[in-house]
Amino acid sequence: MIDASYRDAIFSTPLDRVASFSFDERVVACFPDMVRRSIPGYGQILGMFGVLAERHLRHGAHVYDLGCSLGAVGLALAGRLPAETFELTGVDLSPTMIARAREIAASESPDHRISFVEGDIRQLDYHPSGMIVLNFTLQFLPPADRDALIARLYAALEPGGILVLSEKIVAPDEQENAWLVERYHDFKRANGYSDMEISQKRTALENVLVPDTLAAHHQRLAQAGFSRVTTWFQYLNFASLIAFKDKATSRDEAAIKDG
Ligand SMILES: Nc1ncnc2c1ncn2[C@@H]1O[C@H](C[S@+](CC[C@H]([NH3+])C(=O)[O-])CC(=O)[O-])[C@@H](O)[C@H]1O
Ligand SMILES: O=C(O)C(=O)Cc1ccccc1
Repeated sequence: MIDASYRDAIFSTPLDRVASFSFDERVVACFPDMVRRSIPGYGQILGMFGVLAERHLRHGAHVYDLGCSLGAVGLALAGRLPAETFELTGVDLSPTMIARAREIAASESPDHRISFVEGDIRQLDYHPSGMIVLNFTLQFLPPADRDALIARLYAALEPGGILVLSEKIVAPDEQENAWLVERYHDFKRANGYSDMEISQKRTALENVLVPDTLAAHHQRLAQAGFSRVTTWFQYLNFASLIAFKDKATSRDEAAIKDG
C-alpha cells in the first residue's frame, strides 16, 4: 500500500544548521505521510486525474508523470481506468524514489502498463503524449529553466492533449500572501506538525522550492502555445491548472491545406 510509510519526523529535532531540502532516503521513507500532511488537497487532486483522463485522453494514449516520486499519479489513474486505456511513464531524478516507485507499482498495479525512468525532466527525449502531469514538480526547477521545459512539453503533446500542473503558489499581494501562508502553517499544525518542524522545513525549502504566482503560470502556459488554461483547483497557497493543446494546431492545418 502506498500509504504505508513512516511518520514524517524529519524536522522534529532542533538542528544547528538546517540543510537544503532534498529527496533522499529519509524523505522517501516518510513521503506519503509528508505529502498528505503538508500539501492541502493532495488526495483530492490525485482523485481527479482519472476523471480528467476519462474525459480528455484518447484510448491507449501515453501519459507522462514528471517528478513522479513514488508514482502516486500512475496508481491514481490505474485505480480508475482499465489497463488497456493508457500507458504511463513516470520520471524522477531521485534514484531512491524510482526504485521504490517500481516496487509499489509492481505490487499495486501489476496489470497496468506503468514504467519508470530515472532522469532529469529537463533533459528527457519526449515521445508524443496525450497527457502530461507535473504534480508539484515544476516548483523545484530553477525558475530560469521553467519556460523551456513547458515549451518542450507543449511540443511533445499530441493535438487535443492536456498538461496538468499542480504547484505551491505565491499571491502577488503581500497582505493576501501573508494570510495564506499563515493559514497554511495552521493547516500543518492541525495535521500534527510543531512550530519547530514548520519553521525548519521552511528554512530547508528556501531557494529549493521557489513558487510562482498563478498569473505567471497562466502567462507561461499561454506563451508556450496552450490555447486554454483553467485553474481547476485551489486550496490556500496550492493550486492545480489544466492546459489544453488545440485539437488542430497550425501545423496540422497547414498539412491539411498542403495535402
Ligand atoms: N529536474 C528534475 N527531474 C526529475 N525529477 C525531479 C526534478 N526536480 C525535482 N524532481 C522530483 O520531483 C519530485 C517532487 S514531489 C512530486 C510529488 C509527486 N508528483 C506525487 O504526485 O506524489 C513534490 C513535493 O515533494 O512537494 C521529487 O520526487 C523530486 O525528486
Ligand atoms: O511542506 C511544505 O512546506 C511544502 O511546501 C510542501 C512540500 C511537501 C513535500 C516536500 C516538499 C514540500
